[in-house]
Amino acid sequence: MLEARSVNLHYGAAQALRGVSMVAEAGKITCILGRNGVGKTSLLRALTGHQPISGGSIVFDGQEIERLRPYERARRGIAYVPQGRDVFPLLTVEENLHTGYAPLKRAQRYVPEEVFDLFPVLADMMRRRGGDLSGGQQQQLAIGRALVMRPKILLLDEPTEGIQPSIIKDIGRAITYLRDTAKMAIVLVEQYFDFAHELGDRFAVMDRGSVVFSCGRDDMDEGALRRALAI
Ligand SMILES: Nc1ncnc2c1ncn2[C@@H]1O[C@H](COP(=O)(O)OP(=O)(O)OP(=O)(O)O)[C@@H](O)[C@H]1O
Repeated sequence: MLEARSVNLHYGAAQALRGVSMVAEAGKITCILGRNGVGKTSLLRALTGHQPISGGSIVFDGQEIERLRPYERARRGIAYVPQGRDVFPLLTVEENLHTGYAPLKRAQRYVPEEVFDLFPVLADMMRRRGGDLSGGQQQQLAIGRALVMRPKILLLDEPTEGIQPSIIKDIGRAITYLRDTAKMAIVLVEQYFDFAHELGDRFAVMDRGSVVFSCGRDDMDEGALRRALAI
């Protein structure tokens, strides 16, 4: 589905990704773990096209897409929920959801019922401004807005950051549903180990711009995974 092959990424002279390879598959949750500043967000931005890569390639459904602009990748089905959510504070919940229409053909420009089934709070708050929602509600809105695009793959950057436990559970349930029922590919960048551990099918640990450890749920050695995270 979506693959990074030996990806390098620079900010000026500083190298943030060094030969990173990873694969995200349909119906699977791929977790990217690691401390602050190791390159997790940079990897997502490389996948979405928000930051150009300086080496390697990105392959989506068999085609190299590293030269495509972010909106072209969105049109192909790559959705991104950034860290900090980037909800438009002065737009209503409904208007925020409608911004997800941008890559869609006219006939598809409606909010799928699934969004409200997963996050009923959004239906109750359609006329509220995004900026008036709690952090957890904003996170649900940001995921809902991404789902409006009918993506094939959803990239989530620390969706649990600063969010209360009951909403973390709702988000976990939504991610599981999208994997199991909608057969979506999910890439989950997470610092909250237990959340990733509960949901993940594959795990990659990053350190200083490289993937230093990876494993699947079936061949997982939890001790080795935790040790890699403690580097
Ligand atoms: N726009 C930028 N310009 C210059 N350097 C940057 C920029 N964004 C990130 N970096 C640097 O690139 C490295 C990787 O950062 P990145 O945000 O990808 O890490 P991260 O693992 O996502 O961290 P966090 O968990 O704090 O979000 C860091 O050293 C960071 O300071």
